[in-house]
Amino acid sequence: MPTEYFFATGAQAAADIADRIAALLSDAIAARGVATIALSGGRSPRPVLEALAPATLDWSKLIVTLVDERWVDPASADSNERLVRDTLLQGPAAQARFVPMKNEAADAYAGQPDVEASFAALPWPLDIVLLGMGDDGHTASLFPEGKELAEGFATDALTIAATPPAAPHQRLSLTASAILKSRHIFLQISGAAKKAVYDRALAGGPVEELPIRLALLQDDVPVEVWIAEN
Ligand SMILES: O=C1O[C@H](COP(=O)(O)O)[C@@H](O)[C@H](O)[C@H]1O
Repeated sequence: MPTEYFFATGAQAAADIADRIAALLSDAIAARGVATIALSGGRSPRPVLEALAPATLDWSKLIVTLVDERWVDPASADSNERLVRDTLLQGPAAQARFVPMKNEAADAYAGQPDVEASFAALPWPLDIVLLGMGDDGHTASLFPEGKELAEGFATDALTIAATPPAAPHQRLSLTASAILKSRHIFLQISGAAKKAVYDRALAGGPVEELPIRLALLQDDVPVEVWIAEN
């Protein structure tokens, strides 16, 4: 069962997540000389990343990467890389090494082998994977009814190229296997609609129906969930 933390607002939850991330990364650097975190995109992580950027950390020992990416130019407003660069990798935090999920290939499928190689070179397990969850129960870019969903759960690869059934842009995503190779999984939930999906996921059922279940219905990796009312 996940450990749950409840907050009235997303801002309060974000500040608490940022504190928890900073403490764990600091411990990881002290223990192993390097720390690794994979960040989700979308709307939810922005306040977390803004709260984390001023943390006192040896940022030069930190490797930052993504849970998933839209196959768009890194200058695009839809780019998760841009989100991380604009919010987290500022000031002293810019010393962190950023490992992108987008390259110059024509599409996500052509780009995936090089992304896989750069992810294989990371120090595994990652210290923290910060997940988000869509209203449809998707996490990373593992979408219900996505044509690559079964592969995303079955493969031993760390990354997969995918085309969402409804959302825009081809994606690059961590696979279920990669997410479950982490030391800690964190999840952000805000608002009543997502809370209802979260509760349904937690109650049990097929992982293909609500892919967030891959993190919630397992006991190998500790999962912490920040739940904000709005
Ligand atoms: O497309 C995506 O959506 C999910 C959820 O995003 P949010 O905007 O509802 O917070 C996100 O976790 C994922 O990284 C992103 O690419």
